[in-house]
Amino acid sequence: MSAVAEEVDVVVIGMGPGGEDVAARLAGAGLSVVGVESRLVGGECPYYACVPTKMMVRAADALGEARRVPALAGQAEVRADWTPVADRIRDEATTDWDDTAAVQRFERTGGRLVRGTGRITAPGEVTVGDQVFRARRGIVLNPGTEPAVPPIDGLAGSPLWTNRDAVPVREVPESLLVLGGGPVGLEFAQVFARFGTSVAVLEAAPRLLPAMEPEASEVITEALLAEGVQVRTGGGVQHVKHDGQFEVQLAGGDRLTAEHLLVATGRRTDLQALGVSAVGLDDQARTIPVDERMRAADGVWAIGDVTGRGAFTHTSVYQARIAAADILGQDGEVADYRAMPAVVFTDPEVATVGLTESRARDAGVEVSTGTTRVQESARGWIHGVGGTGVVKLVADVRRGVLVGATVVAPGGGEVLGALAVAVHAEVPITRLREMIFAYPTFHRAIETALGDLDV
Ligand SMILES: Cc1cc2nc3c(=O)[nH]c(=O)nc-3n(C[C@H](O)[C@H](O)[C@H](O)COP(=O)(O)OP(=O)(O)OC[C@H]3O[C@@H](n4cnc5c(N)ncnc54)[C@H](O)[C@@H]3O)c2cc1C
Ligand SMILES: NC(=O)c1ccc[n+]([C@@H]2O[C@H](COP(=O)([O-])OP(=O)(O)OC[C@H]3O[C@@H](n4cnc5c(N)ncnc54)[C@H](O)[C@@H]3O)[C@@H](O)[C@H]2O)c1
Repeated sequence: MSAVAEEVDVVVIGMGPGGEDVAARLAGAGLSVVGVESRLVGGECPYYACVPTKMMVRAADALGEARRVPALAGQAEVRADWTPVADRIRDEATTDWDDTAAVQRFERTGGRLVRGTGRITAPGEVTVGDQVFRARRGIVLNPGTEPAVPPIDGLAGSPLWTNRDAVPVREVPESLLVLGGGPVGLEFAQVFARFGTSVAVLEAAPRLLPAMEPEASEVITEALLAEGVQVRTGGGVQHVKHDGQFEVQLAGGDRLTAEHLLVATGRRTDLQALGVSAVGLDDQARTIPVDERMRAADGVWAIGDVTGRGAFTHTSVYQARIAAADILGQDGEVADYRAMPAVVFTDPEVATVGLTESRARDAGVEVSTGTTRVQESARGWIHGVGGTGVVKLVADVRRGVLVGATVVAPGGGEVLGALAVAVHAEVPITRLREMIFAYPTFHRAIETALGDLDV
């Protein structure tokens, strides 16, 4: 016998950063909202991703800076200890992986949390275990992603780590193989290396951070090599064996061994489990396409990683704001991803906004690029050790505006702010060149890069 459906205004499946935000906005506006969460309210970001990894980065950066003391200021004895990092992650970031505070925050808005796995079982209908909800106004999908494990011989079934295993560790491994040289792989690689782990990064593509500018890959590769991280690019891994420790065989025949292996090769979704075919969506797809108001189907909105518009917390929360306004019938803003920012929190940070040179060319833009080396700027030179990097600007020559930028520098994510404004607001390059850039800041390198543009 099927359960009697309970009527509500909105059901949000998945309470990641965006799900939590949209559910709270709608409940706060007086709608009856059910948020469905199978794991922890808040999603990946606060418990296994952004927040704890940036606490790791903060600690690793302190070690990195202390090790630069001999080049700048005398002697410093550094004895790395993971205990304060592990304690901070357990006690401050994740409250021991307990979401009580997040649940209470949501319930204070008037929303109701239902624990379990939600599935669309008919248009406007969500089933969670033996509970059935009819959503009068709509369903919002924020299921996020799971770590993807590539089909490498011997990998499945081995005691591999994903980010969910690497974040809660109480001790750093002696040695670590990192499969994947994207943002997840590089942040963990540098953190653990700075705490004494012998790390090798294995990237299938010809360079690290292959989706970013080649100049950024060069700088970050040099920085990692200088800290003793092994970097193997191109070719990939053919075989993995675990016999007390991991052994991988690379395409060229080399074998590497380590105590642990971290898989950081991207993310996957399971749209079939979400039941999206019940509303006419392709359940074999990797993402849910959405329009500029996050509408995915009649009465269905999707937000976050699952939309494929940039797997970042800021994307998810941005989309949540737009979806909430649309559900509330407000004539609000529409999504505009031209100035999507992203920061890889390595040292130096790799920060990007908008299009890379190759993406801009592929999009038919008449491109001019302007590049400058951070170590050649006054501030980079003053900074000395640790002051290497690059600023690269991508201009649309016909329109006379920036369509993309990359900053690799100490605090590169902060320097990026000015360029994100320039891309977002389409500030004319002639106007940017008239700016006064404070001396001697890292952001002053932007002025040199602007001068290098052929616009
Ligand atoms: C190691 C790491 C570091 C990162 N660092 C950063 C960073 O510094 N900055 C940044 O912006 N981004 C970072 N990211 C990306 C960021 O974590 C995600 O983009 C962010 O969590 C937003 O994801 P989301 O809103 O799509 O959902 P998620 O955070 O993935 O949450 C989705 C939620 O939905 C739940 N769920 C899924 N299916 C169902 C279902 N059927 N029923 C009920 N519940 C369901 C899940 O349990 C989960 O809690 C990082 C990612 C990783 C892996
Ligand atoms: N600071 C941040 O904002 C931040 C930090 C971490 C993650 N994230 C986001 O989370 C998502 C996941 O990050 P990610 O780094 O796992 O994924 P990713 O897709 O960005 O990078 C994965 C890397 O693994 C490589 N790869 C794939 N298969 C491989 C194989 N078999 N062997 C070796 N290398 C292989 C890819 O070429 C790629 O370089 C991304 O969208 C990222 O933007 C953001």
